[in-house]
Amino acid sequence: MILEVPFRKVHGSRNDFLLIDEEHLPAPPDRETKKRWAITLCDRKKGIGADGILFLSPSGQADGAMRIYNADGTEASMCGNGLRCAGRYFIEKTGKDTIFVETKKAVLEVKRWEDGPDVPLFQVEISPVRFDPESLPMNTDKREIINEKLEDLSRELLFTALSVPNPHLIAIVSKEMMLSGEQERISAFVNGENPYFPDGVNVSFVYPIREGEIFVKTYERGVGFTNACGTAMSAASLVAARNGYAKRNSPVTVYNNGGFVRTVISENGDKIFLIGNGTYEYDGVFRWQEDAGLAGWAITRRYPEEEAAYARIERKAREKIREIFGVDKV
Ligand SMILES: N[C@@H](CCC[C@H](N)C(=O)O)C(=O)O
Repeated sequence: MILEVPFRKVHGSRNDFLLIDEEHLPAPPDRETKKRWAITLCDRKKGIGADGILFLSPSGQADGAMRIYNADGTEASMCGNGLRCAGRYFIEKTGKDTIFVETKKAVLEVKRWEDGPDVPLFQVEISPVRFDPESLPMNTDKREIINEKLEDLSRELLFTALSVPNPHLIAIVSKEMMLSGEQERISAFVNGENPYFPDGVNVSFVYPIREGEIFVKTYERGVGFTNACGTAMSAASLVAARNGYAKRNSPVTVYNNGGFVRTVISENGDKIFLIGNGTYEYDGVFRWQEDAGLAGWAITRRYPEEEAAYARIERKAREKIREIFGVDKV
């Protein structure tokens, strides 16, 4: 039997996803199917190509539910860029301007933000924020890892570990360090067999541009380097604020390889608001055969005006990156 599955290709800061509304399927896919779809469809050579799949379904306690599967088939507890796209989808489906989305570990608020000059913007809540190592999980005797050296990883960098609620390891770095191969080496280590992170961790390097402006590059667990990671940019803003590079209750501009977002850290740092695009690229349908896998896919509708508007935002970010690092993409 062949199953025809409609999907929408979306992105938040060019962190791209296939969004699947389970209400359009005869039955919700089980975990094994979701894993197989993620591995097969996210493959940029043999599949459709994406960083992950967002599975949307009805929720008994919120306006909708979202689950995120990484490109390697693992399920994560949260996805900030994905939640802006899923939130937009539920906002349009329900006709409300503010909604609540049930994610794996929390019910989170999503709001239609005032429209930017170019693209519609959405604000999502990133919480709960925790620094206790069990929440990542991370193996350590310390109560918290805040600006700590982890000798197995680097002799010079200071790391902060936190969950929002997916796990993040963050270091504030120099321009030279940002352009070095260190992030890839460290990320490969902590996402393989390692003494610290049994479930792996998202690794971000943060370059403070000036007060209230940072650049963040993330190696995502289950994916590799992505153009941007929403939860990482939120966690990085909080780490920047704790180190005096940003203020709480005041917008932080976060540049990334796919554009830029704004974050606002609450007064006591217990939540972060992430504001940015949730862009539709195209709608499509794929055909899935239980035994043989992907049996083809096609685009059914494009959103060229959204793409053109986002490309203008992206150009502005590229100019900034070139001005700071002397290259178009870090
Ligand atoms: N891209 C996401 C995070 C997706 C999950 C992450 N790779 C993990 O395994 O924790 C975001 O925008 O937050």
